[in-house]
Amino acid sequence: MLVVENIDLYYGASQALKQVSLTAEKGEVTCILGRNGVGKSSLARAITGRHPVRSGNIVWEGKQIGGMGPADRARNGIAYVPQGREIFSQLTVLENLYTGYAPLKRRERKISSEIYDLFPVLKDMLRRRGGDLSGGQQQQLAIARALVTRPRLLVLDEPTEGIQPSIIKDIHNVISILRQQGEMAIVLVEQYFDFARELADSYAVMDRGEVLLSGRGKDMVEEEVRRHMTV
Ligand SMILES: Nc1ncnc2c1ncn2[C@@H]1O[C@H](COP(=O)(O)OP(=O)(O)OP(=O)(O)O)[C@@H](O)[C@H]1O
Repeated sequence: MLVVENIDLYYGASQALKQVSLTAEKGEVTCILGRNGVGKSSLARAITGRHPVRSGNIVWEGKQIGGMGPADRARNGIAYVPQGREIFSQLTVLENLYTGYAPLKRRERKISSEIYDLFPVLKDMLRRRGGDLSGGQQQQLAIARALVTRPRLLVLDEPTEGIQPSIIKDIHNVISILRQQGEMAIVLVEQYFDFARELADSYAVMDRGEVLLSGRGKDMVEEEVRRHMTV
């Protein structure tokens, strides 16, 4: 289980997260919703260790991880699919997948066939350069690269952004399968309400660096959430 407790995060003098708390359970999808610039990515960066928090606790599987860097968090089973995907455009699809090996011990460095079952399109493209893939294919590659690390916590930052509807559906199916397997906690940052509603076991809506609404997905009231999502 992930427990984020009262975290504050700053960029210089500007405070991006104010006393933010969140929990995420294994076998569940926890959605973080909100408009542009309210702090969703900052929360994802705080959880994965990309940006330090100034105060508060981040506890994963009972261990304080707030002071750990991103590599140590990855070794503790935390994987991140960043906004914008961050695919290495000059590397092939296979080489991009190999970059997921970094936190793994040598004997664990294998790409499980399940990854190709989840993303059959990648199997046909292993020798293509990352930069030659469509945006949707790059997003699938970014998720696959995160799965190579066999994470127990997967943090996805806006995986549907700028992606065509057919691939959004594929990504939705993959997240559903991962949830059903029950071995992973999934934190999903999302601006696309319908996508979040279909997947959310629990949710948190952010506004100006704070969590204003949270609860179980089944109790999510569309109007209340949308009020914080429209400009
Ligand atoms: N590296 C940075 N340096 C300074 N300010 C930043 C930095 N990254 C984000 N911010 C600011 O922090 C606030 C929260 O940004 P954040 O990216 O977390 O929001 P977001 O909800 O994820 O938005 P988006 O959907 O646009 O990514 C914004 O005001 C943003 O301008």
